[in-house]
Amino acid sequence: STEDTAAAISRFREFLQINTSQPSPDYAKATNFLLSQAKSLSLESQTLEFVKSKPLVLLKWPGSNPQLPSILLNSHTDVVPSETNKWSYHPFSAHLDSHGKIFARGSQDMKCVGMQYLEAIRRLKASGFQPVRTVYLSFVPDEEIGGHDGAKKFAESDVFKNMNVGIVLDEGLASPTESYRAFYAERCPWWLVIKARGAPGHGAKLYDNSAMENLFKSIESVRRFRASQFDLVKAGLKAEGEVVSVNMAFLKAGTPSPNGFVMNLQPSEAEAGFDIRVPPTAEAESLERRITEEWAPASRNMTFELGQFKHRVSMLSKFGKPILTATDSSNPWWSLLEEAVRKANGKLGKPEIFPASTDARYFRELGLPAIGFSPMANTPLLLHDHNEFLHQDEYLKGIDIYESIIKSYASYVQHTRDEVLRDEL
Ligand SMILES: CSCC[C@H](NC=O)C(=O)O
Ligand SMILES: [Zn+2]
Ligand SMILES: [Zn+2]
Repeated sequence: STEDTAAAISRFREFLQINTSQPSPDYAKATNFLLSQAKSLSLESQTLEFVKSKPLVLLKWPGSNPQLPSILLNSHTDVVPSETNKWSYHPFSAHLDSHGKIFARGSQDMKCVGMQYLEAIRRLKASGFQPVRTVYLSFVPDEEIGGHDGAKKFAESDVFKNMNVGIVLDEGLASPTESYRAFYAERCPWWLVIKARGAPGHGAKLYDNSAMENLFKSIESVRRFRASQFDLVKAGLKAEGEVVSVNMAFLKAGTPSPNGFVMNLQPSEAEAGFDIRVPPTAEAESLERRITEEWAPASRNMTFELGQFKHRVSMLSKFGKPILTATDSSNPWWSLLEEAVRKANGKLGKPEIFPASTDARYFRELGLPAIGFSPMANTPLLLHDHNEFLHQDEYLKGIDIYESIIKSYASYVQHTRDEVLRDEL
């Protein structure tokens, strides 16, 4: 009814209005809000603090057959910072404009999804639906800063083990077309800092091997590589998640002076940082070689650090295979998702590799299937951007979609092949 949808929109906006922006998210307020939602839905709830002041809210809708592995609907409660003065409306006002757009940090990434799960359950409960498989909802902290104190600790916990999870749904991306996007894997972050050293000298002197000159050679090489990868995407030969992306995140050099920088002194040190994303199937070794030989060669007085390098190793399973969720007949959750979306009058595009990182990687690392999916069609991709918004009609459509998915997943009584294999271990 109209009242129901108006109430759903106002609950969404209330969640958006909680400032859970990194680096100091108001997790206490978000937790209280989520617990009150859980109460109104008669869901079992617990608050887990793997790290103090970083609560994870875990909700449970028990299924009639607790022997069957459960469904986990995951979302993160934190959001990225905003440059408030560059927004048309304050990012935590959740302004609803005359066209029906809701502007807020987190409207796409990903408070929408967390609330849509809850609204879908609200409707399913009202219709008298009973799940066979248990449905869990996790609202986790700190995804935007790596998830180490959130989803990672959760995935490693006994609580998680005892939940006997069989399938995880996590975030995807908005789609500007009428088809939703779904993700079966993600690229691996490498955060690279390269540092050049060289003799200082007079700003008027031309000489070889200055720190700036050495760094510039690297930057030129990085740029050529970046262009080669981007060209593959522009030519339509590769999808965004199938190439290596490289973007410069910072440049640091020069000698500060009261009115800026000293201009006639060539600095002895210069640094640049790059956000690199590596597809799960890419040749990590050849990229590593490129870094040591072309981007930060010792012969040019350069050094480098890969802050997130450990991730690379963990993106491979124990058997050295890339971590992917199957999209073929071996994974019934995929076809169930496709069918459920179709039943709710949605369209689903071809499965993709997520270009950035999500908490789904911690669940995939356990060998669990995890699908990245945020039902936002006809919506520009605005996560981490100014004026992030979601149209209320798309938000409401997404609730229909989850209603259909949760119904289908929670009613799936067969054991999947993975579940049988796990039982035999
Ligand atoms: C690599 S940990 C940071 C995770 C972050 N996730 C979403 O934007 C990202 O930068 O992809
Ligand atoms: Zn996110
Ligand atoms: Zn994000």
